[in-house]
Amino acid sequence: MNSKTKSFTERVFQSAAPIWEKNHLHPFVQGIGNGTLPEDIFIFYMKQDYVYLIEYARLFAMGAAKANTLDTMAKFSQNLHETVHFEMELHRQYAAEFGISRKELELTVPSPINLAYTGYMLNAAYSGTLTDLVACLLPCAWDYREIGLLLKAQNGDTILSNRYEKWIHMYSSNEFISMSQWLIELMDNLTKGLPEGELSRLEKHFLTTSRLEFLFWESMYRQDSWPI
Ligand SMILES: Cc1ncc(CN)c(N)n1
Repeated sequence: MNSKTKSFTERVFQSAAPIWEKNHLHPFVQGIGNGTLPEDIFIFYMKQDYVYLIEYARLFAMGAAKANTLDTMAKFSQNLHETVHFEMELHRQYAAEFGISRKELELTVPSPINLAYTGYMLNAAYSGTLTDLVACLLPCAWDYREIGLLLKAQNGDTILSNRYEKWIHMYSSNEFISMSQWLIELMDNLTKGLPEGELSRLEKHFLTTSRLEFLFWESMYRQDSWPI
């Protein structure tokens, strides 16, 4: 397939492949899949991810504000609702199991990488177009879906006795898959016919947030927080 017939998401799926492969093989991700990830690391991640998701949900709210059609506005608002009420409920449930209150979750101080990641997306979304916003948040939704499906396929029935089963179930669920599929299709519609200069700016956003995904796994695994 030449670059003229390739859709934007086919193009970035290829260019981000080496980064995503590193995400999929990361010991944090593999440790969720086979249930060996130490609990203290998972708790650290859960708390950080909760405050990450507050900003991620804000991007959906901004998507609704910048939407060019009523259908797109409605879909962003639905994704905002699902993030706050379903995805974040997963975190609240795990937190309750580990004796962490909802308040404590919400008061988590974002780590340096967490702040760099959400700050990058929010800055691009505030100063750019709807397409910049979607280019930034697409790897978050799409690569988590890839991870959910991969871990499910890799670990078969052993998942049922895995303490992180609910996590894998969430990110391989039909609801999560169709949400990320909607974003993929939206991105292809928004980028149809754009000049190469714009496409490469959008690809840069996609690759940057893919790399930030990697740094997020890495820093959660090390439980990095502010040194001073
Ligand atoms: C860091 C991160 N990236 C993506 C997702 C999937 N919404 C998440 N929960 N956390």
